[in-house]
Amino acid sequence: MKTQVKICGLKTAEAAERAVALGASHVGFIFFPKSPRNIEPDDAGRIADRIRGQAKIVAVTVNADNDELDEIVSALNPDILQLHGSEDAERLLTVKAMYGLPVMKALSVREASDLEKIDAYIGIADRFLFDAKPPKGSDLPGGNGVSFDWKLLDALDGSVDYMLSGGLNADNIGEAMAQTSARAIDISSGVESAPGVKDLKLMESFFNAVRQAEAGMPRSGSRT
Ligand SMILES: O=C(O)c1ccccc1N[C@@H]1O[C@H](COP(=O)(O)O)[C@@H](O)[C@H]1O
Repeated sequence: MKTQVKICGLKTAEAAERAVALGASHVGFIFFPKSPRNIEPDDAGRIADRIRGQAKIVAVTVNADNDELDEIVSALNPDILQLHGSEDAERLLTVKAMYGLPVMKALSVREASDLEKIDAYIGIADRFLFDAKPPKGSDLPGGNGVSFDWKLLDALDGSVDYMLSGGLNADNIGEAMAQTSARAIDISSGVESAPGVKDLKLMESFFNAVRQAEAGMPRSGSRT
């Protein structure tokens, strides 16, 4: 089965359409004002309408309150909500009840104990996204282009459904896929020519590297 690929932080229709043409299964829009990838909900909705049904639309939020979520959900009509802040399991339950949408909980990983945090969300989060911990001083909880030790994921029960994220690019994705059993991957800054500017050639190189890695790697199993 093909690896699911999420291209995150899209800001133009051209980049979104290219991502889908290259085979993206998910496209993500960032709603976090401090990010160079931040986009207004109405603008994201207009871009999403160009590719709706061809890839899952993911709204990435960080500790968003109900009013912010209402605005995003109503303008974007996402397929999935990615909660990339410090939202606890109770907040996930509330958000799921409010919108009836699947929720992907992002957790940042640096050491083995960070993965124990999934326990609180098992049976509540529809999927996890494992990202690296932000470097000291970063304003961003994600999108920092930093990787973590993928071997830490060996400790996970095989039933844990996750997207691998953090510092992926065309040069390291083969190794990331070889070292993990990730069936879904997420990339943002690794396909940018400058913060927030997606580069169509880098996107193409990334997909080529993914497909090359898949060709050498028989994969099986279910996915969300
Ligand atoms: O990308 C951002 O600016 C961002 C802001 C706030 C929350 C999450 C964000 N990005 C997420 O982090 C991953 C990893 O990014 P990268 O590949 O290391 O640059 C990205 O795909 C988003 O899901």
